Amino acid sequence: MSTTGTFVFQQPLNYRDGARVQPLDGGHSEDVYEPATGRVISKLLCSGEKEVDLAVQSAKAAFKVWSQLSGMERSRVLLEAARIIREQRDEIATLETINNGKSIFEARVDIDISWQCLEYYAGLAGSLAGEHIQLPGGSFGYTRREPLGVCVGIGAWNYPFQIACWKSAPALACGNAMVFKPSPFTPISVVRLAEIFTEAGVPKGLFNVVQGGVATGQFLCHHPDVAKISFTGSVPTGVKIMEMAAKGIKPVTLELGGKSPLIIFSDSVLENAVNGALMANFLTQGEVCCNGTRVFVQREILDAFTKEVVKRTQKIKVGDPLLEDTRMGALINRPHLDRVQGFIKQAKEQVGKVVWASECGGPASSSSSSSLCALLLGNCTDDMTCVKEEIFGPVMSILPFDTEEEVVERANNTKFGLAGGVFTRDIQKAHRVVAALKAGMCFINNYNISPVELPFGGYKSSGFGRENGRAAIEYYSQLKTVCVEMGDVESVF
Ligand SMILES: NC(=O)C1=CN([C@@H]2O[C@H](COP(=O)(O)OP(=O)(O)OC[C@H]3O[C@@H](n4cnc5c(N)ncnc54)[C@H](O)[C@@H]3O)[C@@H](O)[C@H]2O)C=CC1
Repeated sequence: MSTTGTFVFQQPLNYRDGARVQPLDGGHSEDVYEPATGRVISKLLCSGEKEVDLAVQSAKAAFKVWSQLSGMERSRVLLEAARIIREQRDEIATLETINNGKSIFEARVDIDISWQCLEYYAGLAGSLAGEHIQLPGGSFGYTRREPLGVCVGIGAWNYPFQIACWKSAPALACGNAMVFKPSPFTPISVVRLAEIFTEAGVPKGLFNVVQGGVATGQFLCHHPDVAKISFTGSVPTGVKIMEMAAKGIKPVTLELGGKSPLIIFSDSVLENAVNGALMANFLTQGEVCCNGTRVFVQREILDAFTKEVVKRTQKIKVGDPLLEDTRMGALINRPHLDRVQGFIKQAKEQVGKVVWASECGGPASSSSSSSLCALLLGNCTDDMTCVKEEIFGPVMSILPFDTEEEVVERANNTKFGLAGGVFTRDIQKAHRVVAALKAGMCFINNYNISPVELPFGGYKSSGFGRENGRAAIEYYSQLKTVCVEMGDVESVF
């Protein structure tokens, strides 16, 4: 391994009123691991109800100041935060790699997408506006786009810094404050984001971080002064978040799991289709919600595609995520590795003729690492567990198909609806197929690129609400209608 053992993580990990703080009522403490080595890199003190309340009150006070600024004033601060992130890109990416296990190459891309997200919403902040509507007799109405108040962000462990930016950038651009709770597995980089916001000039308390797990998340969701919850994570937790939000009539954005289809027609440019399938499956060791893990390949090119994808997968460099040429690092932790390997074992049992392209299952670098080589499952059928359930690991299932009609029906036969992709040279077919896919984020002739200008979010059990793009503004603001009478009041009484 390279030199991660020397990296010092600053404590404490909560952030409130513009500074790192110890939680007032820190309950139990949890170890935070470096997935690639199994080394304990930090201790996490889980915040209790009092600390959550302090963070919300601090955000409430900052909201009063921030929400009164003009969009242009907010824009300048967000642009400065984007600039600092860009300047500290490598350092933040290193934190992310050590705490998450993804390759440094990918972590740098995540950080780039993060500052781009801040720049994008800084650009929109100055033009957030309502409309003017003419009414009879010279009367008129107008709408004001107003912030919601204190928004809560609850993040997953696969994109810790990027998720925090995808939530905070539109929230802050609209004039809200945010209290963010990262996953207890990846608490480190979000605190850096909080420091950067302060350095950029947001009022103290505008972006606070509370650390903890389920209980801390529940205190946040139940807090009466919280106006909105934006959640990224699993479907079962999404259900619980919605239940808690329902009690307080709080709007929610849910970015949940997926089991997305990638459809490769026989007229595709084979090299592009293979590249697309790799992009759709192996980023962040396969721990990506929108991955196209059900790869439907038209039978005419099944052999050629499989041969090429096998060749390319075998060349993926798995190992120490801090090395420049590594492309797949370690899964988040041992229990998750065990879960992924459980799916693989079951797949082997369910179908005797599964084609295994590469298999080095188990630790790639040290006994405490959770690295796993990429796996390809050929000749899969729709009823296999590995084809139905989200594995969240580097496992691609290849499913042969014959006709367009058949593949669209099979692609949609899932409770999820986060993403989908199609590779073909036939422009009409491409648009016809994506129009028929029941998924929120569709790709034609590419997969898993994340331009911040495009809205992202799911259909069906993959959630609702949108992140990124102009659409996210709708989810972090509310519309006030003002009706103005220019004449006398005609009473019916
Ligand atoms: N849609 C996506 O982007 C992601 C989906 N997932 C899916 O979720 C699975 C498990 O990943 P986890 O991070 O363990 O997901 P999770 O849903 O258990 O946790 C996500 C976040 O919610 C918090 N949380 C958990 N229970 C809560 C509750 N009752 N109230 C409030 N907050 C709560 C967690 O502390 C964490 O910050 C993955 O295997 C994958 O299938 C995971 C990460 C991202």
